[in-house]
Amino acid sequence: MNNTVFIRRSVRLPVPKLNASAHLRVHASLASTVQKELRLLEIVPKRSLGQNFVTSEEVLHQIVASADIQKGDKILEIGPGLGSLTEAVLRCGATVLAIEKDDVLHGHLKQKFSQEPAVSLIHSDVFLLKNIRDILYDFVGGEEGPSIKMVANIPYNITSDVLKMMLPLKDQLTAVHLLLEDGAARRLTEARPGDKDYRAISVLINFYSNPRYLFKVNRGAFYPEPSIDSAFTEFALCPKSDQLHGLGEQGFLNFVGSAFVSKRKTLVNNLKTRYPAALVEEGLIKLGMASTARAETLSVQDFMRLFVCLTSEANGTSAVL
Ligand SMILES: C[S@@+](CC[C@H](N)C(=O)[O-])C[C@H]1O[C@@H](n2cnc3c(N)ncnc32)[C@H](O)[C@@H]1O
Repeated sequence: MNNTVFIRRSVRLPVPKLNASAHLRVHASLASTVQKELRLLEIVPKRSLGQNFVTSEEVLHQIVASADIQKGDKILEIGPGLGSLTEAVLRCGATVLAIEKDDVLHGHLKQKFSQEPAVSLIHSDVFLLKNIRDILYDFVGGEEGPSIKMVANIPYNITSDVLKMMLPLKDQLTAVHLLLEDGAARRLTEARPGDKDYRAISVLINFYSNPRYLFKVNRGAFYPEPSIDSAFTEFALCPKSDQLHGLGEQGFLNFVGSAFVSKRKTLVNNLKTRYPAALVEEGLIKLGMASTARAETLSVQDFMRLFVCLTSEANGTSAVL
């Protein structure tokens, strides 16, 4: 494992190294606690809910250190499970809002944190919370401006949907920190225009945030052990909405979605359902891009400039590029 943890954006500090026996000791103790709690609750971990529980105190320590969780921080956690990460966050002096879908785990958390005023629990599938903005507003006591960090170990299969739901909450969140499947973590944080992994979700991520791959987590740090390693990531929110010159974010994201509809087709062909081909060709040339360009070669800035240009042309207004 890479022994470097990023404590602040530009500063790298070494992860405190545990000696081998200490590492085994803490590892074994959380691992046995997790298995004991699951047995007592008669839970067989559900694959459908991606239930792979962290069994390494060292990993929890690295997570809270690299997410730079401080006393007084407000943390949003999706899928607290048995509450191991929640407890690590609490030990930093932060306040947690945790959303768990599983009935039995929610009951367990309610009991576990019944005397803990710094924990608020919601029993729900996170995607059913259509009023998430109001929930977060209440969580910070009506304070305006971004102040919440999301820190979570989520099921691998909901990664894209979580990012699509959370990154637009830029008025309330400062950063989204996720423990992800290692390959997905690399793709989502490192894909650049021209790479085979550069997709509509890459544009969305880079539109809303500065993504970073922080550190790898061995599959042995979970129970049950998954077949692949994980990695901890950061999506620090720094939205570029102001570069849309007042045009809506959702309209922009729909435009990006259309541009990527068919990987084999050029932008002109993919955007045919929205704009006449000649208009797209002219726009691309005007902005110094090839008229045969494909979506995977455009940066977020290119997409924003093209969207503003085409929308203005289609509306008969002049674009400020
Ligand atoms: C990978 S486990 C992580 C558990 C715990 N945070 C840990 O690190 O040990 C994912 C957790 O997310 C919960 N979960 C899965 N889908 C969810 C959803 N749509 N909304 C809320 N929680 C969900 C699961 O029940 C499980 O507790």
